[in-house]
Amino acid sequence: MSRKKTAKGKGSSKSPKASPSSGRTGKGLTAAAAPSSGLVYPSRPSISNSGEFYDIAFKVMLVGDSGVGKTCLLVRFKDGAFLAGSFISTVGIDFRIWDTAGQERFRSVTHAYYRDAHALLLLYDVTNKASFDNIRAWLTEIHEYAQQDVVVMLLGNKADVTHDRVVKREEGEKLAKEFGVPFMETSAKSGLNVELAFTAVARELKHRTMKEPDEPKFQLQEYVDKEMRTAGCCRS
Ligand SMILES: Nc1nc2c(ncn2[C@@H]2O[C@H](COP(=O)(O)OP(=O)(O)OP(=O)(O)O)[C@@H](O)[C@H]2O)c(=O)[nH]1
Ligand SMILES: [Mg+2]
Repeated sequence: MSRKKTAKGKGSSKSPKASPSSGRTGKGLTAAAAPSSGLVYPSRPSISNSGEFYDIAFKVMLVGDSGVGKTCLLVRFKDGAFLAGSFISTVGIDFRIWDTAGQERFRSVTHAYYRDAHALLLLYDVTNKASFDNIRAWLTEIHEYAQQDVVVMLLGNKADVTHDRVVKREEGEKLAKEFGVPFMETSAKSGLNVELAFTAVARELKHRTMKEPDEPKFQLQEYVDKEMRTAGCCRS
C-alpha cells in the first residue's frame, strides 16, 4: 500500500500535511494518525523499522470482541509468530500497532480512534457465537463513529480450530453479504489468510488513492476469492 521512497526523499509532491504520529504495522502497511481526507502526506516521509521510507500512510485498525484474536493476528502478520498460551488482554490502545481493546470498558477510548481510520478489520471468533452475534453491533458502531467511506473487512478468526467451531464459514459469508462487506476466515495460529487480509485491504486503499476517474473500482472480495483459489488453500 505504501510507495517506497529513497532515504533522500522529502515526502510527496502534493501539498504536505503534518501527521501527528505514525507507526509501522509491518510489511508495507503503515498505521498513522491521518487527516480525514483519506490520504496522509507526511511533512517528512514515514520511516519504518527497517529504514524504508513511505510517502503514503493509511490508518488500519483491528476491532472486535475481547479474545477474538486481534493482537495475535497482528503479531502473526508483523512478526510471523503466534502468541500461544496465556491470553493477555489489550488495555486501551496499542499505539505501536493500532490494535484496539475489545473489552466494553475501553469502548469510549477506541471510538475516538475510528474517526480517522481508513480501514477496519472486524474480527469474530469462529469458536465463540457471542462474538459473531456482536458483529451487528460492531457494524452499527462503525457506522456511527467511522468515516463513511472506511474500508471494512469481516474476518472469522481461529479457523484452525475444528472441534470447538460454532460458526460456519457460510454464516460469516451470509452476514458479510448482508452488510456488503468482504469476508474471509483467518487463523493467527496457522497463518491462514493473514497476509491476504492485510494486503487485500492495502490494495483497496492504494487503488482508491491512485485510481483514474474512469478506472473501475477495485473489487476486494473478487481479489480475495481469486487469491484463495490460486493458493488452493481455503475453499472446500
Ligand atoms: N486456536 C487459535 N487461538 C487463537 C487465534 N488467535 C488468537 N487465539 C488465542 O485467543 C486468545 C485471545 O487472543 P488475543 O489476540 O489476545 O485477543 P484480542 O482480540 O486481542 O483480545 P482483547 O485485547 O481483549 O480485545 C489467546 O489465548 C490466543 O492465543 C487463532 O487463530 N487460533
Ligand atoms: Mg488484544
